[in-house]
Amino acid sequence: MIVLSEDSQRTSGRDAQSMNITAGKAVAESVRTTLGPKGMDKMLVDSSGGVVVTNDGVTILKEMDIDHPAANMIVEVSETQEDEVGDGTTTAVVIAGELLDQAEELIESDIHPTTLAQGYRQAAEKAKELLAEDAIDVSAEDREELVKIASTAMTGKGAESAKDHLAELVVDAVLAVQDEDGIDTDNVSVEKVVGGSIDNSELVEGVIVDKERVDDNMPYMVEDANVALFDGALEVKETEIDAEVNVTDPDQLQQFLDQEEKQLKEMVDKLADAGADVVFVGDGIDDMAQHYLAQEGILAVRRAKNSDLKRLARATGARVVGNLDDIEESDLGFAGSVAQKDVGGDERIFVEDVEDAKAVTMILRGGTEHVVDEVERAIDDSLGVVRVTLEDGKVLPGGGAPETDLALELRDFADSVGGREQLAVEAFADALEVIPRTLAENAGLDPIDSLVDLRARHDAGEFGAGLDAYTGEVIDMEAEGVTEPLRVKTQAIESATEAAVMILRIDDVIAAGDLSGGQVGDDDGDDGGAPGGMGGGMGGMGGMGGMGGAM
Ligand SMILES: Nc1ncnc2c1ncn2[C@@H]1O[C@H](COP(=O)(O)OP(=O)(O)O)[C@@H](O)[C@H]1O
Ligand SMILES: [Mg+2]
Repeated sequence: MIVLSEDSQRTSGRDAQSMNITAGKAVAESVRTTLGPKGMDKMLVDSSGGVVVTNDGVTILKEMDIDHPAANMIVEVSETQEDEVGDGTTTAVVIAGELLDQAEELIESDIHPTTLAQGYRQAAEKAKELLAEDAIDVSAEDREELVKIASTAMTGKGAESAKDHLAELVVDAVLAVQDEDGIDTDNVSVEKVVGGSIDNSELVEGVIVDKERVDDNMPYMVEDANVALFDGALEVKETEIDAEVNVTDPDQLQQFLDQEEKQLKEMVDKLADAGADVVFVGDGIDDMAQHYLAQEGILAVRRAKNSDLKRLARATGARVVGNLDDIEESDLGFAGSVAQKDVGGDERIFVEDVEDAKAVTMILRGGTEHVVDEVERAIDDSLGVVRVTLEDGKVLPGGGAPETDLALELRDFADSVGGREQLAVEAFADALEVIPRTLAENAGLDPIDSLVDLRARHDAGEFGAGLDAYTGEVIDMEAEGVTEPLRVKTQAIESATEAAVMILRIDDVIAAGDLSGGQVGDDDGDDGGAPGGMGGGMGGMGGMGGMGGAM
């Protein structure tokens, strides 16, 4: 009996598994060479010729146009990692790929995928437990430690030469935006400036708005400024003119224009009466209003972005008002200085000396656009790890130390598991060693030799022993100052395991049309409810959106 439409493709059993595993592994393979301090970069060119040069796992995978559904599940691993921690995106994907690779061998020797999945899950749980036991405590007071963590996250990412300086800025930035509610790194904004060297990057405790004052007659700088935030327009609405004016003689027109001017003047007066020295306006400002504002000595900025208004509110303590009729002195915020300054040839408004910054801006300088972009991505990772460290207070040594240690401990644990799951736990242990192995490969070292050294040192109880990618020696990573937050590793293991298990459990791929695209969005209305339901289910499995059509 034929239940599938002619166009659909179906792959089942071993074939489906092997197709998905191959796709997942291919994704991991594509970022593998970027791992670690000696990892290489990728150049990605999009269809319109835009170029991105990066070492950042999640960026590479997002830029690549991946549309195989199983491959997309691996891409999602890096995206989760990016959202949760910010760093470790390559690590997570490389582990997922290796879990699939190890599974392939076991499936070939007839271990059932469900058994494998169970073993992997058990191993992942145990791994997280072991890591939590081994993690080292750090306190928020230990600034030096935080700087080291910030710096490790930037290793090998184009920020090398100024890593120490940038790490200090990152720690300052995170500490500045921390409050009772926690840390929101969105309050750290990054202004990229092409020109100058990375070393000259700086942190401004306050907000920089990428705008200029609207009128040259306004002050360049205001000290001890009362700041108003108005999310509206300093204009008289056009529609009112259309609706009300029916001009019969010139006097009438003049009267009307006078009336309009009066309205604008009133708006400006309300701001001036409330005591505003500076106003950020969300929409436009009429020429006449600009003139009145300048007359009042008010520095005004138009078309401020919503996000800027929010940041300014947080920094200055102002309330964003939507209607000028309501504005009062208490709605205004305060800044010690508001000034228009030149940054690499562009004029920006700096709002500084705010009571409690809570919003800071990093001015990131670099020789070329590509350099600055990549440094920004490194900064992003670095902000993430400092935040996570402050939240959890737990770190691990880097350089493949935790993975090597886990592999040893999990092999012991496997004996206690017994049954066929034992093989899966052992495979999991082997898979984790892909990290030290890849770090060695990428550093041009012999991966077997390095792994043997590492295992021996861990066997002897040296938890912190990791691979120094620069010298090839196995050294104590903690003493060397190479540490990473615990959560980078636990999150990587968790998402990698979930994705691998999900892929392994699939034994049937039913696609409307071929897997490379076609047949997307079949709008033929008569295929009823059931096929839609199937499509929804597949979409939930990641990346198969658009495949639910005729079936
Ligand atoms: N100085 C160092 N020596 C050895 N390994 C390092 C050093 N700095 C970072 N690493 C290791 O590099 C790996 C992270 O590499 P990275 O390219 O940033 O990938 P990810 O996207 O996974 O963060 C981690 O295993 C980390 O411990
Ligand atoms: Mg990293």
